[in-house]
Amino acid sequence: MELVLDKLTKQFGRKTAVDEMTIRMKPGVYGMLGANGAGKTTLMRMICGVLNPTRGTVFLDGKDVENLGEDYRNLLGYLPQDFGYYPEFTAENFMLYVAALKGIAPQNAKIRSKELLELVGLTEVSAKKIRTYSGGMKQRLGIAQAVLNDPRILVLDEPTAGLDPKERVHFRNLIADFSKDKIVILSTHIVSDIEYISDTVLMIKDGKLIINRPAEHIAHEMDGKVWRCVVRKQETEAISRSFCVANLHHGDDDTVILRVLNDESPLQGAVNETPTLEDLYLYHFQSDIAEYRGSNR
Ligand SMILES: Nc1ncnc2c1ncn2[C@@H]1O[C@H](COP(=O)(O)OP(=O)(O)OP(=O)(O)O)[C@@H](O)[C@H]1O
Repeated sequence: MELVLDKLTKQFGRKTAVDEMTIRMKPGVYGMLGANGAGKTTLMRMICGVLNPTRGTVFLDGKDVENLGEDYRNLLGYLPQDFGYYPEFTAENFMLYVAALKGIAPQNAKIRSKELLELVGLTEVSAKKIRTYSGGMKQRLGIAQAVLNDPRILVLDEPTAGLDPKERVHFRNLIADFSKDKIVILSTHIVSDIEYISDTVLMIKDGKLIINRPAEHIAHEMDGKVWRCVVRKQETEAISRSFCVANLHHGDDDTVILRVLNDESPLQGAVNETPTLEDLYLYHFQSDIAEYRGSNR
């Protein structure tokens, strides 16, 4: 199975939300990272056929998915960012309702719903109304409904939002179990989720794909650009203004230890450190982060 996004573009008036994105996807987990407004949701909605591209095409095994219609939709599972739960439904009823929408026969729907509620750890509360659920429980229900039809292509828009660390680990394991022979595309703001779950990391900035690399190679992009600098406390502010500082902690006495991201050595005595995906993210999105910090002051 191969899913190809070919120069996929979406314009909203004069705003180009997704700009000529070309990606070839084989079974595996694709983790999408990008700042707010980068274009992740727009891209996912086009992949799922919820939004028509302005230009470009989605191909599944060489066929335009627009022509595949229902056959394509039957292969898809989608968890939108603003997933509409019905607060007065129980999880059981909600799953059966979604199953009916997906055209799953009632007998199969019952068995499958039960299995999935068990898998996401909601069996005990499955007869309770969704309005009594925590954010994390709703999110797990969202994931369960997305896989009801055993999709070959699963698209999850910020599936880990609202999950606590324990639930996050549970979710990662779920995805690992589920992703065999399937294409899973997920977006998140949580870099460590991408690091643990993804086979391939996609970074999106201002509607453009800036990175598309196997996860195991991704941090090497930053080789030689991550520096450990030990400075005096009073120098910290000036350095933070001139360089991208990924982390800072206080050392002994009057010293501060900085993790600086820069192409060349930022200071005399700076020593290279092993890069992480978070370093790469900060490096590419430093202007967005500076803007965000500025607007929150
Ligand atoms: N229906 C729309 N009409 C006009 N502009 C839109 C519409 N949907 C999205 N946009 C704009 O397109 C850009 C990309 O938005 P999108 O929601 O795809 O980003 P995102 O990466 O998913 O962000 P977030 O992480 O905040 O969800 C943004 O500038 C957004 O304001």
